[in-house]
Formats: sequence, C-alpha cells, structure tokens
Amino acid sequence: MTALARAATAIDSASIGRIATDCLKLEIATYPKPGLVSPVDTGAHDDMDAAMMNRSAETLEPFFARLADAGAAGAGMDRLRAIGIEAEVAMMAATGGVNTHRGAIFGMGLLCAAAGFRAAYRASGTLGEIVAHRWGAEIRRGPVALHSHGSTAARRHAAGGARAEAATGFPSLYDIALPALAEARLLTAEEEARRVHALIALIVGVEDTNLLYRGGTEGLAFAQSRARTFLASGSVAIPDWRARAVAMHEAFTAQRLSPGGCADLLAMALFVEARGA
Ligand SMILES: CC(C)(COP(=O)(O)OP(=O)(O)OC[C@H]1O[C@@H](n2cnc3c(N)ncnc32)[C@H](O)[C@@H]1O)[C@@H](O)C(=O)NCCC(=O)NCCS
Ligand SMILES: Nc1ncnc2c1ncn2[C@@H]1O[C@H](COP(=O)(O)OP(=O)(O)OP(=O)(O)O)[C@@H](O)[C@H]1O
Repeated sequence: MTALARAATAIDSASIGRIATDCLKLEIATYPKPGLVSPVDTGAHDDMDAAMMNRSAETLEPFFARLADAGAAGAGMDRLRAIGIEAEVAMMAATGGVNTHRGAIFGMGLLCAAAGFRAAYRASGTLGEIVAHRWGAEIRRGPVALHSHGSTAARRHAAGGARAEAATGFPSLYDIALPALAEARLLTAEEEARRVHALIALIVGVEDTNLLYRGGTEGLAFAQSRARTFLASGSVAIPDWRARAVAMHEAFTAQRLSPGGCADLLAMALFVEARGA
C-alpha cells in the first residue's frame, strides 16, 4: 500500500488508550444492566465485582495504547495478537485469574489499532471498515481456542462470536449500538439511560456466545425476548423504566444469564462515538 510507504504522522496513542479504558469503566458504572456486573451488584457472576473489573480496565490502558501504536506502524494481525495475549496475561494477573475482559481486549484492542492506523495514515473509512479490510482475513484464519467457553458455544450453536463480529467490521456497532445511542437522545436526557437503551438494543440483535454458553439457544431466546419487550413498551422514555430494567436484571441473574459480549460492544460503541465513527 503506497500510503504505508510514507512516514506515518505521529499519533496520540496515550489518549486512545485512555479513552478505551474510560469507556470500559463507563460500561461497568452503568446500572441496571441485565445479569452484568455493576457497582450495585455482581449480577449473574460470583467470581468478580466492579472493583475488580475497574482494576482490570486500568491494567489494560497501556496495552490499548500499544495497540494504537502498532496500528500506526502498519502492524499485521500476528503483532496485534501478540500484544492482545500479553494484555490477557496482565488482566489475569490483576484479577487473580478471572476473565473480566477477554472479549473487550479483543474488540476494543482492534478498534484502538484501527484508530492508530487511521490517525497515522489519514486513512478514510470507519474504524470497523479498517479492521475488516486490514485484519479481517487473518482474524478469520487465525487460531481458534479449542476449549474456551466462547469457542465451545460457537461450535455447538454455529455462532460466529467475537471473531466474526470483528472480521466483518463490527456490524453490531454500526447497525445497532450507534443508531441506538443516537435514537436514545430523543427518548431521554440522561446519559446512563442512553447506555442502558443501547445495551438492550444490542441484546435483541447480537448472538452473544456468553448467553449461548450459559443458557443455550433457550437462554439466548429468553434474553432477546425480554429485551425486545422492554424496547417495545417504551424503553427508557417511560417514567418507571428503571424499575422495569431492574426486574429484567433480576430475571437474567436468576437464570445465570450474562450478555458479556453485548457489554463489550456497548463499551466499544462509546469509544467509537468518542473517536468519531
Ligand atoms: C477471539 C477471542 C475473543 C477468543 O475467545 P473465544 O473463543 O472465547 O471467543 P468468543 O467469540 O465466543 O467470545 C469471547 C468474548 O467475546 C465477547 N463476545 C461474545 N459474543 C460476542 C459477539 N457476538 N460479538 C462480539 N463479542 C462477543 C464476550 O465477552 C466473550 O466472552 C480472543 O480471546 C483471542 O483470540 N485472543 C487472542 C488475542 C488476539 O487475537 N487479540 C487481537 C488483538 S487485540
Ligand atoms: N459488566 C460486565 N459484567 C460481566 N461481564 C462483562 C461485563 N463487561 C464485559 N463483560 C464480558 O464478559 C466476559 C466474561 O464473561 P464470563 O464470566 O461469562 O466468561 P467465562 O469466564 O467464559 O465464563 P464463567 O464465568 O461462566 O466461567 C468477559 O470476557 C468480558 O469482556
């Protein structure tokens, strides 16, 4: 690529890393979120809480900055993967072995790399398009963990999971989350309510392998149907929306259902909003 032959413009990778971590923390701070960890409770999880997740998010900041630098240096997927794996090791060390952010490292990490690439080469296209064009084929071909919860669910239910989402340029971000964040401005003036609306829209439309792993196709269908009903009956525009969202959170928690992939995508949508699509 001729653009890559030219010297790249210096980029503010530290700021990209900071925004990525801030967006993970905003997702954690949001309540109510069906089955997910927040400062109020730990939802369907018994091995992690908000303090651990915030620690994990802070640990990841320098890795997100390194991924932005790598993107700016024209790195291929092998290099990004190596940094991503280092970030997973640091996350595990910070949490005593709990998977707080594996999906987020992967998706947010690729967006940081794309943000670095776009800034350095003044490339056109959305961050999602850059991920798909530059790294999509290698993401598809790349090594698949034989025994991860996600890969087990993906095999069992023929779902694409985080890898397919990234390889196709994050359609759930551009077709679901960002339009929902924009539409929510017409429904509410509250920023937290806007995030809840976008998360629930994601649950309706995403095949989340966390839901599939924990609840099978029935769990996924239950989650999507509750989320659809919430949106259809006024979402965050009606006065008792919080009570209704808490009831949904309790129903997911009772069934041990947690849409962790949708939570990751919410944080990523906030990042894309902050950096420009
Ligand atoms: C691809 C990864 C996520 C493999 O994990 P796994 O096999 O469990 O995949 P799976 O797609 O099912 O889910 C992993 C996580 O992604 C999130 N997720 C689940 N479903 C979805 C979905 N539909 N869309 C987006 N994210 C999702 C959840 O948080 C989930 O826990 C990743 O761990 C990996 O390969 N890491 C290596 C490092 C790397 O390549 N990094 C890239 C640069 S940062
Ligand atoms: N607020 C949140 N609460 C819970 N999970 C979240 C949250 N935000 C993001 N996630 C995502 O959910 C995933 C964690 O889900 P989970 O704990 O179900 O994974 P697991 O370790 O595969 O399964 P299990 O806990 O059943 O052993 C992480 O990869 C993370 O990226």
